[in-house]
Amino acid sequence: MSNWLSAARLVIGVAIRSDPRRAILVMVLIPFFNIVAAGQALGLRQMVDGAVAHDLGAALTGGLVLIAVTVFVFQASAVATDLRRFLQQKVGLEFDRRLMDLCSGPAHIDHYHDPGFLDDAELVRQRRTEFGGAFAALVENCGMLARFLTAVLVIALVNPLLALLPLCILPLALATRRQASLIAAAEKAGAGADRERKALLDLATDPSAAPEVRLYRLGEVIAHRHREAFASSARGRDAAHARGTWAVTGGWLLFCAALIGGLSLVTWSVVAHRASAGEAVLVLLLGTRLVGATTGLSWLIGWLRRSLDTVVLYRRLAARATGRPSGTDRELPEHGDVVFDRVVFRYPGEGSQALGPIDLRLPAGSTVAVVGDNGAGKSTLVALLAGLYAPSEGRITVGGKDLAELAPEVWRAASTAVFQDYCRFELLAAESVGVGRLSAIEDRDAIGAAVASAGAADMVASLPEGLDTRLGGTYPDGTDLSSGQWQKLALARGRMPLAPGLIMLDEPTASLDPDSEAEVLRALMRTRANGGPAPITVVVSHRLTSVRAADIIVVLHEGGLVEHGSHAELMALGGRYARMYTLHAASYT
Ligand SMILES: Nc1ncnc2c1ncn2[C@@H]1O[C@H](COP(=O)(O)OP(=O)(O)OP(=O)(O)O)[C@@H](O)[C@H]1O
Repeated sequence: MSNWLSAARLVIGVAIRSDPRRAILVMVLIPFFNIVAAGQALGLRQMVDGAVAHDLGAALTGGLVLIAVTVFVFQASAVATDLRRFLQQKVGLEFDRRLMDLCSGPAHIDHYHDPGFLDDAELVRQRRTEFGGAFAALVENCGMLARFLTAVLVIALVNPLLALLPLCILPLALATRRQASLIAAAEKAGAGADRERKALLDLATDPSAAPEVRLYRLGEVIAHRHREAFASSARGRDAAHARGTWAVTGGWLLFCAALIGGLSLVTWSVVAHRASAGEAVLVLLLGTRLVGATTGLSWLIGWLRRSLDTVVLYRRLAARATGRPSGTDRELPEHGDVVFDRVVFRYPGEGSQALGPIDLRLPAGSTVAVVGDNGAGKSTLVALLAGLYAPSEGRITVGGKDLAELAPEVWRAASTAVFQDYCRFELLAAESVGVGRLSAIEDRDAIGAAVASAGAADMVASLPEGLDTRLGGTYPDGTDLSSGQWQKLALARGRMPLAPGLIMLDEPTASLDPDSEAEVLRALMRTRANGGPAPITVVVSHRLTSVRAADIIVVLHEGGLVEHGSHAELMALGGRYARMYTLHAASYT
């Protein structure tokens, strides 16, 4: 309950912050016109009693009240519905923005390894339209509750016994609540299957998977698994719905019986001259309205519950995504050595060690090649250097300062990276490069220089509109690129930052042709960032012949550091690197 109250507070707060005037107007107007609506029954009572008593004035006044209230309620409800929809949209947009911040905000990316976070994130993504709906459900519930209570109050004025009617609604309300919680629990249990269904749908519709899906004739298998995943989550939801339906039906039968009893009581009072004909009409009208309000409330409460559950889920997601606290120190020692001090790393939720213990010094201005077999820990080492994860044990220092103490944005501004899984930004070519330094996204000279230094100038010149070409197959006028061309743009993006202290390149040339690869790697090994002091350049590569010029070659094996030194030193050592290099060179010869 307290979760729902906090969720409701959050939603109302967001609505008021988004548009204070309209939010307050809607929250007052909807309950107000629902209360005023009871005036229709009072007007009708006076009209009937006036007519029965042959009192034209009283009958006309009653008729006028009835018409005036009807017109007001009609108009006010139209205005309130428009306003409510507008606010619903605004609240939804605000939560979308918060959701984006929440996923991309934390400095580390540990939360993407938490299955609980992924399940909640999937549910929240599926149900994100319910954030705006939560606001709408709150005000509509208030309105319907106001209508219900006013009807009960006015009926009770005719016969206090009739005030007991709402008590008969309690079982129905409880049954509806139970049904909703059964469905919510089933949805939570089926979130894993829903995630699988979405992944399968993505796989079947993703153009990059299309060739292999055809080659291995996976279409039918994917469709079959998709059906199974859907059936597995739908089974739970349907069963929960069916289990709750019996109790809801029982609740309805009880309430209808109570209402029929109430109407009989009033009819008997009229026959016995203890109530007027107008009062009988009033009870009949408001009694039917009670039925409508109860139906409306049971549906609206379900809507409110479901949408508030989504907000509760969002709050839990927000708590999960906060991750570990980031450093706050904003002073980064200029171009110092980077030192791994007994660094051990385990991926979140994994028992086994992916890396370490590693003791390693990367001197300022050096070029470092990281080599090793698949799964040796090369990308993990780069991810730790980039500050995407914090070491599980030990520390990484920069110029003697612990990376964990540095404010993440300070370290990000001082480093740049090209990752193995580079991002394909479907923007203008210039923007796709320029996002590497947002402050220079309009600076064509800086972008041109970055493109040239990544060896991508010819490729960009061959695009239909050069740097102004819209990239990506999702746009009708977009130009799609080959993997190698996308990678060249990623390389150029990594060349945008001004005088970075650290450049990380994780297999930056894996998609390039041999000529481009050799040329780019040679250029990267001699890198001098835009005239500033030499940065530390860390290159992960399987192309040993191209990285042999590195000052230090770090050899990883099964997460451990097995050798490091210059090419000559390692060859003289005759160990793992020497064997790998000899094999590699021989295969090229
Ligand atoms: N996201 C992840 N979650 C859990 N374990 C991971 C994750 N990424 C990598 N690992 C594990 O960490 C270890 C090191 O992986 P890493 O990707 O760093 O190797 P690599 O040397 O870069 O391999 P490759 O040459 O294939 O790119 C491997 O045992 C791998 O299974």
